[in-house]
Amino acid sequence: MNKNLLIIGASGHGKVVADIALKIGKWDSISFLDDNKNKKISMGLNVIGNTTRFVDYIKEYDIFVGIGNNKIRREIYNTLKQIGASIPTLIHPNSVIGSDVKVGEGTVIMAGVIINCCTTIGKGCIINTGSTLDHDNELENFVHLSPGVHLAGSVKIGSDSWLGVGSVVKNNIEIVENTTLGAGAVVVKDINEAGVYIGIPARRVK
Ligand SMILES: CC(=O)SCCNC(=O)CCNC(=O)[C@H](O)C(C)(C)COP(=O)(O)OP(=O)(O)OC[C@H]1O[C@@H](n2cnc3c(N)ncnc32)[C@H](O)[C@@H]1OP(=O)(O)O
Repeated sequence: MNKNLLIIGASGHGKVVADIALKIGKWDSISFLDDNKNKKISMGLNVIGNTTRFVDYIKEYDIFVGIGNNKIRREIYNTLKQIGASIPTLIHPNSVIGSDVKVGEGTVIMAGVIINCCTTIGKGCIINTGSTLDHDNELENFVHLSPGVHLAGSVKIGSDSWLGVGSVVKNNIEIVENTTLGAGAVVVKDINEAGVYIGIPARRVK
């Protein structure tokens, strides 16, 4: 672990990530990289360069990808791994993590999240504010659960899936990779084909 933390992306998601890192309190300094040249400060923290320059910082900084888009987050994460960067896992102190829960590198768990026992979360995931994951869930890599998502017991979510704000998944459901759930969708049957699903019960629209 390094003394400094660099967050790639200084927009909304990056700022929430920085806020969690500040609350964890392990780093002497926290800075951003961002491609908006006019952004010199975000949330009171310095923006020290653009996002293509992360290789310059890997010796002195832990690096975290603070970008909400699953595909972009995956690409940058994979490059960081290739160049040997130190990538932390960020868990908000006001989340509740049960026994035998595994959380992958580069994943952020936000305030108010509750994860019950024996759940596994892959790398590079976002478990957004106030989501709940009950027992024995399995989330593959680069999944984003938006704020207020609720997963019942023994749910499996395939990689790169994005579950919209307030969506709900019944127990014992499997959702294939690259699935998008719209805001407020309720999933009561397995989703076996990637696509966009909305409504109650959730139906494919794209
Ligand atoms: C901290 C954060 O902010 S994390 C980010 C959280 N963000 C979210 O959760 C967003 C989730 N995204 C959605 O729900 C989106 O609306 C999507 C992905 C389902 C669809 O987006 P788009 O493809 O752009 O669809 P678009 O907005 O054009 O809507 C198409 C139609 O579907 C309807 N629709 C869109 N989303 C939903 C939804 N979640 N439930 C029901 N109907 C919906 C629209 O009203 C519209 O209907 P119409 O044709 O009768 O006017």
